[in-house]
Amino acid sequence: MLTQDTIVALATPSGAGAIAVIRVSGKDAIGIASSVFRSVHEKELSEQKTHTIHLGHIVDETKTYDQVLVSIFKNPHSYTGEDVVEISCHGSPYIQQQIIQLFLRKGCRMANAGEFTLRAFLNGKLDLSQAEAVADLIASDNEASHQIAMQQMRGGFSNEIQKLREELMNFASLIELELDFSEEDVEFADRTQFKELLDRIENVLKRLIDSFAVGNVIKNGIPVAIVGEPNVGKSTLLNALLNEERAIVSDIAGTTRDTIEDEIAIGGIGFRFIDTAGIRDTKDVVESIGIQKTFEKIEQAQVVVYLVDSSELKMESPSVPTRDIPALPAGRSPERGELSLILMEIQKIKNKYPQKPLIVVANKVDQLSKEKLQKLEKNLLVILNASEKSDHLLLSAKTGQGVDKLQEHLLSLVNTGALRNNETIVTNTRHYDALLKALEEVRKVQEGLAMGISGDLLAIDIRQALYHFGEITGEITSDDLLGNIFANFCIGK
Ligand SMILES: Nc1nc2c(c(=O)[nH]1)N(C=O)[C@@H](CNc1ccc(C(=O)N[C@@H](CCC(=O)O)C(=O)O)cc1)CN2
Ligand SMILES: Nc1nc2c(ncn2[C@@H]2O[C@H](COP(=O)(O)OP(=O)(O)OP(=O)(O)O)[C@@H](O)[C@H]2O)c(=O)[nH]1
Ligand SMILES: [Mg+2]
Repeated sequence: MLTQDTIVALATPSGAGAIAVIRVSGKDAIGIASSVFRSVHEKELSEQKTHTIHLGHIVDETKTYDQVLVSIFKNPHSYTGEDVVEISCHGSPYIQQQIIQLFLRKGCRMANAGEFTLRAFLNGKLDLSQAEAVADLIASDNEASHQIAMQQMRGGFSNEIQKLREELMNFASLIELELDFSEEDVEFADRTQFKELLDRIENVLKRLIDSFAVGNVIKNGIPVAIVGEPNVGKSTLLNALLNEERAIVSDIAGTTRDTIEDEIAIGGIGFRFIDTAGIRDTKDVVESIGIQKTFEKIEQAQVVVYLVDSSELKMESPSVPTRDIPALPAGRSPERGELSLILMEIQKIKNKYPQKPLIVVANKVDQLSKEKLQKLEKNLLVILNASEKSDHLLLSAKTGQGVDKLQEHLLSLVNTGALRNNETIVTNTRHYDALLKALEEVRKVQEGLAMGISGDLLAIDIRQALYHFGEITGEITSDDLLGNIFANFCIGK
């Protein structure tokens, strides 16, 4: 399907650069380009072969705009499947805009977000999941997300779905054929083979669905909440992890009022660190809103780093029984830095999120003497004994000592097994939803088969499952869906 309009857009980022690329696609792309291009060798653009590059100038009746290189792609041999011309001009925003406006005057229209890739999809150059991967690829900022997007763009995921879809389609046809012979009670579809196929499909779907947990985390970065009392050094730790003065640090307790988040890759995996407002009882309204938000962030986080100020830690009570919170003398509430208070806070988090990995980190160890450091190690073991799920580390956010250990530890928590095995990982919510629905339908077919229901009913559920497979690759789409997907692309893609 070739669309009527010829579209133009800047393919490179806006702003100044060494070179900028303007992309034109559609049936008049070459004709329009040739009307404003003067080749240094007086070549006629429309007579040039596909995939060739030509040096010349962009001109109109009044002036010369720039010296450029023009690349020609002839349909169907282009990214969009249409005639495509790319103009590589000098990267001044003024030149870029002048040339784009010239093409608009000559009859092009400004491309919508994602319209080049939409056309590639409509012309069968990419399926829908591959087109979506193009957007993921552009957004990828670490090795893991890049690898997944690349695999999906090459068609790894679609191929897997496509194969299952075809096999299922064959059975659907056979069963539907039986319906035509219903008088004669024939069986074209071998029920044992069919059951085997359904079991296989069920397993693949389950694996893909399970992979979404990993995929989602890799795509968006693993959220790690940094929490603890005020002034223990949470913001300093955030800055140390990001290697950037991202958050304000001060010796005033209650400096961070709102949460601050930023992402960085560790060992090829994206982590999103969330610096939070220090937890304490406060009458300050703004601060307490911040603290409330801290608890929301703990909820959303996959890992919690609980930071303790070891220079303030009161270590008089090391003989705490393994699992219990130490009892306080009657009538006295615990003070800041007191082990029992810290244990209580940690226990609260653990009770609320028993599954969430919690790392207790003792900060400011640069301020401790050797003896105090040893005492601290012992006390931390007490803290840790409160649960098997947590771990502990000693570090100094200020000097950076031990921060690498924390990074290594975070990395060790991530299940990257699937990544290493080169398995298909689902990262897209739309695909995930379709897979869940497909699995539901496949299970209905399995049940129906087990109960020996009639072929016509079986066929309905099979068609339903096929429908959801088709949603992923784009055999089944709606304008709304396409609009939604491509609106999230950038212009020029
Ligand atoms: N300059 C430029 N760089 C780019 C792109 C582009 O459109 N232009 N791409 C856009 O995102 C990516 C590359 N993707 C592309 C995919 C297919 C074709 C293409 O011409 N395909 C033809 C011919 C293949 C062949 O030579 O055999 C075809 O499919 O028939 C071009 C670019 C990244 N780099
Ligand atoms: N000596 C030493 N000082 C540190 C270390 N980490 C942080 N500090 C200091 O501790 C003070 C508090 O640090 P912040 O990072 O602002 O603490 P915070 O936990 O974010 O505090 P709130 O935002 O108020 O909850 C600052 O004066 C830091 O310079 C460390 O490892 N060693
Ligand atoms: Mg802070």
